[in-house]
Amino acid sequence: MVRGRISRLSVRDVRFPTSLGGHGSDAMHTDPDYSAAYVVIETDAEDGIKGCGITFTLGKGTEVVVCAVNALAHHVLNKDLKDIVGDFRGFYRQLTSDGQLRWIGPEKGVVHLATAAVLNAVWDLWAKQEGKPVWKLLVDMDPRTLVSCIDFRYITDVLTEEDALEILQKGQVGKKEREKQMLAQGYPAYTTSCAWLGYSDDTLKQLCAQALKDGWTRFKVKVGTDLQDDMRRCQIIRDMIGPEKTLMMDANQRWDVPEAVEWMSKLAKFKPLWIEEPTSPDDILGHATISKALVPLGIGIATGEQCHNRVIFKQLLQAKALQFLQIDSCRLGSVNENLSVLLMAKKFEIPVCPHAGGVGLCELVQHLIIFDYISVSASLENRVCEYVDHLHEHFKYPVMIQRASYMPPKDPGYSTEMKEESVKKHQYPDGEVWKKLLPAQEN
Ligand SMILES: C[C@H](O)[C@@H](O)[C@@H](O)[C@H](O)C(=O)O
Ligand SMILES: [Mg+2]
Repeated sequence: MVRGRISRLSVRDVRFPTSLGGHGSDAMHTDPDYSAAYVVIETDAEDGIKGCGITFTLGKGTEVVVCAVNALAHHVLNKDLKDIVGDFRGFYRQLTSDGQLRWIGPEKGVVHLATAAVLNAVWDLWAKQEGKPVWKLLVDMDPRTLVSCIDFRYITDVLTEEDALEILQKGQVGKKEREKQMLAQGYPAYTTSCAWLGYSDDTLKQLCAQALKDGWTRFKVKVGTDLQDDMRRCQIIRDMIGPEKTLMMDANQRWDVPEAVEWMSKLAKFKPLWIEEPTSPDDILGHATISKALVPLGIGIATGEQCHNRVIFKQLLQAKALQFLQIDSCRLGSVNENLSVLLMAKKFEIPVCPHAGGVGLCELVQHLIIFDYISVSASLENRVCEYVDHLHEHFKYPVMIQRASYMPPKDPGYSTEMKEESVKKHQYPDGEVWKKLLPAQEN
């Protein structure tokens, strides 16, 4: 089935001016322009199939990621797709262990975001050639092949290849029923769309009322800049959703460790399920301290959208520093590295609640979490996937939400392909949208 030699790789800087409406704003990222480094790979197979991959950025700096993708391109060009996916572990390691580029990582920051964009494109290409959505490609893959996609370097102290195989083999039991269940009911989601930090109280109320009408039962609110503001906004949202529905809070790394504990002790009365990113994403022991203080108040710690790699996740799990693990489809090294994190989370019995939103993150991560339920976790307890209602119209195969759940995508691929017209319009700085905006912004 797998065919062709990679003959071309292109990468473009695509930006959406979301900051104009305050969409996506939080306590640290006050003016994000949701953006992507958008990679397209082509083969010489003459079947017209292209692999599309993205990584998510906030505007400025996307050009740096584009540069890093170009620096990685020689690892992909002129390779047979069969050879890449036939030894996916080796290929992952080749990309992440480039003897020179590794110095500006390793497996973190810009170079890792670029790795994710390239590998996401490879997965899209592979799944399209197989005629399956990525989640189904993974579900149908035998455990040995799945394991052969993972680089276990640095994690064998908690997860060996044998452990991974055992988990996946156990996951085979009841797989068919779980797949049917997903196809009928979808994967449960929560919404972050109502309560960005830059939204006025009126907007918050209006969006919350609409979300309730649309059947949402779980809501996330941004906090962390001003305690009085947080108290007011949390009161509004709690009053509107009532005591039974779920509320999550997200501080986006705003606090020091003692400050996080103090602040959240004040917000505890609004009964949040979790506080997300209370402090620096690198502070594993800080998260453990916060977790120890807040779990007795009924508040869990969630983190992951800025976890560099599987090593940080490993340590967060080892240190009992989180109660909800948030994988990200573009921060980690694509499906390959996410597989290792899903398996570690299973081993530690910590629920995975993916980070999504941005541009395209919902499209991608739904594949991973649906696979996780069918083949790894086999549980929906305490599990929910983020959803944000922005920019889906720019994708050729946008997410489908029904009854506040992600319905499994049916189209082949990783749902990463953007509409060419959207890419052209939003390309930075020459697309139509930016040509109009840039002179105005310069004044
Ligand atoms: C800048 C971004 O919108 C973040 O605020 C966003 O990813 C957020 O942390 C989330 O959990 O959705
Ligand atoms: Mg967050």
